Amino acid sequence: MKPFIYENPTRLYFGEGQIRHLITETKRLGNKVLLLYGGGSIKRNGVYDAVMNALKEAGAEVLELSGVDPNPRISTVRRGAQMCNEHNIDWVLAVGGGSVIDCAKAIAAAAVFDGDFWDVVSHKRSAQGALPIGTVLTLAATGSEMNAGSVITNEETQEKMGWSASPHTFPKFSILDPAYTVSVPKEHTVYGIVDMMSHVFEQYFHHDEMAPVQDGFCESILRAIVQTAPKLVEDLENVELRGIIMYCGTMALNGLLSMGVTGDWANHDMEHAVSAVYDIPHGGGLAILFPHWMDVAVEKHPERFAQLAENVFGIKPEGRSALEVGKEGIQALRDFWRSIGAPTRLSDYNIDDSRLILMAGKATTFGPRGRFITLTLEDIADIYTRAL
Ligand SMILES: NC(=O)c1ccc[n+]([C@@H]2O[C@H](COP(=O)([O-])OP(=O)(O)OC[C@H]3O[C@@H](n4cnc5c(N)ncnc54)[C@H](O)[C@@H]3O)[C@@H](O)[C@H]2O)c1
Repeated sequence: MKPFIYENPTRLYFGEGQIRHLITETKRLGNKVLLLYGGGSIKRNGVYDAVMNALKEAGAEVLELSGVDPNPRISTVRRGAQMCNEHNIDWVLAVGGGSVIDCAKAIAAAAVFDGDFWDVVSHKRSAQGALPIGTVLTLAATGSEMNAGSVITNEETQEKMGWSASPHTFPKFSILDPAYTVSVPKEHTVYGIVDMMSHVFEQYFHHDEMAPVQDGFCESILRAIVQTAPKLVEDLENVELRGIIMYCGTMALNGLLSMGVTGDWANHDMEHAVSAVYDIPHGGGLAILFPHWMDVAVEKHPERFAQLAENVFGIKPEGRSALEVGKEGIQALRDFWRSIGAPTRLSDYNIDDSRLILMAGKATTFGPRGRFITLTLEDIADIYTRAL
């Protein structure tokens, strides 16, 4: 295990009715709030009213910015930062899924940044701080509610990049009420499940053999998802099942799993390049790409895949080689994702081979990707080709 420092300052309020804590948090963070949300699902499912009632009770002055797109855009970030400055906003409240939360982080940091914020997203400059951020989560997927990361798209240059201004962009608090997620349609529920499993995989595939606790955390989250997701997709309004999945999503990317180990993360870079060019859902892209990456990686390091097969999918080795068992585990993952309705091929999104090299170039902007295995531009183009 490598040396590490762990700090996660986000206060979590988990469970039904926790929205009441928005009143005290508002009193703590300031009177002038920028309320950020997406396409309006929160107005249909009652979350908007619950949030506004709490803000009103706290005596807050609320400025709204709605219409944040899935795969949030730098143009929205610029607009939000301008609103913060013009109206002397104290803090930013994101009500939504990962897209809204990521956009809130960027707005909060852009509001105190001297220059064009795309320079921060594209790793040319560092953020100088951020306004405080709070979140009310409405979709279980990204873990953005308890980490400092954010992913922003530049629609003009077709680039999608992850950035972080830790510790400034950790939400000060996040309210996680599983009941707020029952209105998420099946399609986005599935994308969220794939996304959180992919976060675990990115951290599980490492080369440190002395990390049994971290491995156990990963396998425990994966097993809980494998057991819960099939029931949830048949019973979308089940708050108990929503709660299990919500907890898994948050724990999958809040730093818990990566203490002392170095994860891979190439699949996220590959997927960001696809959704930058084709604007597809992040979880859909990951469901397509990850099994093909696994087909390549298992040939080099089969033991890790055999461990996954045994400890998550319950596959018995029965004297077979690690490669055989590992491959059966990858097939079990494919079968599982297909069974809950995840896409399997790039052609499911009408993506053909015409822009594969362009995407592979974008994925390798900062050089070869991955730490469990290293992928060059050509390797990534090969994985895209397998996934067509
Ligand atoms: N910051 C991170 O750590 C991190 C990690 C992974 C991915 N991401 C990024 O997050 C984004 C994806 O976020 P996401 O997967 O949470 O989805 P999302 O926020 O893009 O939302 C997907 C869709 O679900 C709708 N929705 C949200 N809540 C709903 C509800 N309660 N009822 C009905 N509809 C609802 C939204 O309006 C949207 O149309 C991508 O840009 C991805 O790259 C960020």
